[in-house]
Amino acid sequence: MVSKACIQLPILDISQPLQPCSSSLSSLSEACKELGFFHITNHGISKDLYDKIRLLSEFLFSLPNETKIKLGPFSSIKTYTPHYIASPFFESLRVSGPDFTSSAQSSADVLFDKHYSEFSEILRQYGSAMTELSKKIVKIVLMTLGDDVERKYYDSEYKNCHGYLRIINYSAPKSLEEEVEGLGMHTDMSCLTILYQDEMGGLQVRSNQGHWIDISPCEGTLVVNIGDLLRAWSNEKLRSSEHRVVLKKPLNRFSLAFFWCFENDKVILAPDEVVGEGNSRIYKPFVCSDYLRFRESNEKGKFEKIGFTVRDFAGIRFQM
Ligand SMILES: O=C(O)CCC(=O)C(=O)O
Ligand SMILES: [Fe+2]
Repeated sequence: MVSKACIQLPILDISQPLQPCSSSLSSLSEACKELGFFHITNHGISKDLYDKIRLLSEFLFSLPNETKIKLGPFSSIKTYTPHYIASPFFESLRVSGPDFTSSAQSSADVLFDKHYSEFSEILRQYGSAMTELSKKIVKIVLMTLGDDVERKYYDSEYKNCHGYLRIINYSAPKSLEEEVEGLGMHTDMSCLTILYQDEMGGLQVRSNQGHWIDISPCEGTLVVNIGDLLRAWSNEKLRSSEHRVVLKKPLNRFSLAFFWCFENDKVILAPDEVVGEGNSRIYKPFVCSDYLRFRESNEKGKFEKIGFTVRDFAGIRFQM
């Protein structure tokens, strides 16, 4: 039975140092274990920057399909995911790090006739702010796994992580008689994801009991969720929850999802200390890019296979 509920996620003030034994760390720890979602505040990204990205995105997604399709999925650039791949309502543009400027510029060069440097400059600013935030958040999340985990493993395991951004436009549904899914149930292929959703709401996370829980937008905060790579690395001490987007109003919805991932050739294996004595290992070691390929190996334009997770790929106990 799937029903709906509301929940108050913990809000982490990312501008403040987190004390090892504080109540903030324990509520964060609980959230990462149970739901894999929390909010951050005081992240330093101005409303002005969001307004600019939104305006540029509205312009970009309003271009004719024949123009947008030059960016993918069947062209050489492959930064654009058109409607009907993830869902009839979903389209997105990908901007990849670490050089966000040149990634954005190569898309802009195809879309716009004249050189359009504002587009790449704004995305450079956002990409570098998200990169710094991701590093900070990974350190904090590792602290929830035990006193020494961050100190022992951040440099050796997480130093080469990289990020990419997906700018998403959900078109307005014409009829709202039934629940309209803008993006179907999935887990993220990242270590963690930082999400900005606009004031429309519609993001939902699936609880352990199979209930859909609304993650309501909250001005000035961003949503962080744990992805499959961190779920596997932590031997499931951290949860990467299934989530989806439901469109509730006859309006466009705009979101920005930033995915922070291990480097492609990294072998993901939970350290013994993280698995813990007496616990069995849940995942066999796997190469990061092999998992990404597994998720992207569907027929429809190399977008993510929705509904498959890292358990299906490398789970020891769960493999069929
Ligand atoms: O648009 C959203 O709010 C969520 C997007 C998402 O979950 C994703 O791109 O993985
Ligand atoms: Fe997601």
